[in-house]
Amino acid sequence: MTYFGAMQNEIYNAGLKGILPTWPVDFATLEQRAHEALGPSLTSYVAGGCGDEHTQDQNAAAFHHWGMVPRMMVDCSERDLSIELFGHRYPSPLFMAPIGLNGEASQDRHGDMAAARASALTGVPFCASTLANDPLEDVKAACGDTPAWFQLYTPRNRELATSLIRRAEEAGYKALVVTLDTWVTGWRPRDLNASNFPQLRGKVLQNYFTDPVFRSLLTRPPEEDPAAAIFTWAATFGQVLTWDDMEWFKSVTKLPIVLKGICHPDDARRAVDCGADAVYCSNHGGRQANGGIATIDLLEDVVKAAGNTPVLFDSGIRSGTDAVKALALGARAVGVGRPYTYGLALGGAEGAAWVLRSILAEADLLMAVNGYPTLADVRKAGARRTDR
Ligand SMILES: Cc1cc2nc3c(=O)[nH]c(=O)nc-3n(C[C@H](O)[C@H](O)[C@H](O)COP(=O)(O)O)c2cc1C
Ligand SMILES: O=C(O)C(=O)c1ccccc1
Repeated sequence: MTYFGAMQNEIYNAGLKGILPTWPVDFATLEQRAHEALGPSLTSYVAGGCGDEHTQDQNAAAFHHWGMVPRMMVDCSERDLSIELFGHRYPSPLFMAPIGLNGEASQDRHGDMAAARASALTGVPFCASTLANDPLEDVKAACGDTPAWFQLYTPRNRELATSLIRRAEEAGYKALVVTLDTWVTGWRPRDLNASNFPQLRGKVLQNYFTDPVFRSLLTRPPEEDPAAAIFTWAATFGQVLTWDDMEWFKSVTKLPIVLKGICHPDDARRAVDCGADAVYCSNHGGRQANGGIATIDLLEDVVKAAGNTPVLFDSGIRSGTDAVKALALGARAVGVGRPYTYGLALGGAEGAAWVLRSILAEADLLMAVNGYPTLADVRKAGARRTDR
């Protein structure tokens, strides 16, 4: 078992020698420092959301109206935070959500590689986005012994979609995460005001530019005519998916299929009926639709509807406490999004690993003091709404 809470002793012991942490352990300070490191354009893209960002803000704020009740006289000297997913045991219930701007976020512009190395360092699986500055094969190799998942933005061109899936299989990814909520981008005022859309400037498109099917669609290679390649990318990017498409996904791959963006219990039931191996409850961090409900408030109903099928969760996780609340409400695994990307901005792989370790340390210590030695105990204890 891994004792994530040991990070606390490491920090205090280093302090005795006069060494303070390089990076902050709380989200507010992390975010502020990361925005300075990223500069205005990347900050706008990463921190920004849809409309007036009410849904995005609510994703994080809504955790505050869920509370947990501690139990006493329980031996919590050892905690087990491990989970089983897709036939593999992971040391912790966290994963790194797909962020199609990781590549640009780290100072060397190879942030996908850095995120992969953070995964190797922590054992927290990385869900690599289709949108990346390095090809998915290299990213997978950098994950070391930690299994990785591949997030697919399904291109309109089925041959290209098949090619990306085959490449993910051959590279050794262990799950295919199909994102349902972003075939078109939502209304993002921060980026619109600055006409800031990195993909149209050729950023994070390496999985396309290295793909033989994509290249066959071009008259000249992307290295010679990037503008035409970007235009082709934009034309093929977003396929609207319907439930009928699940048959196609099931026929084309044996990888476990995770459907990302499920918020309604009826959609969760439908996903399970169509053969999804996991339901991923997420509203894309409030970047796609404004006017929605915080995902943490939807989680319980999605979990109930999914039955025995595991539910993954993200949107608004900022701390170990948030993660434990999501687990208490039934998530099998919890996705960290913006926080680890901010870690990449400040310190590459080590910075992202620091953020993940901080979240795990807080979660572990919370379980220790709350009398929840295992995730089954967390689930049994549950969380209560405190505002009604
Ligand atoms: C800058 C940025 C880029 C993202 N890119 C992707 C992506 O490529 N694929 C995807 O499925 N989700 C993407 N997401 C959504 C995340 O996977 C996740 O759902 C979201 O970040 C959760 O919200 P939070 O970071 O506020 O907790 C992106 C999010 C951000 C902030
Ligand atoms: O920015 C995003 O959240 C995202 O996932 C995305 C991906 C491709 C095109 C537009 C947005």
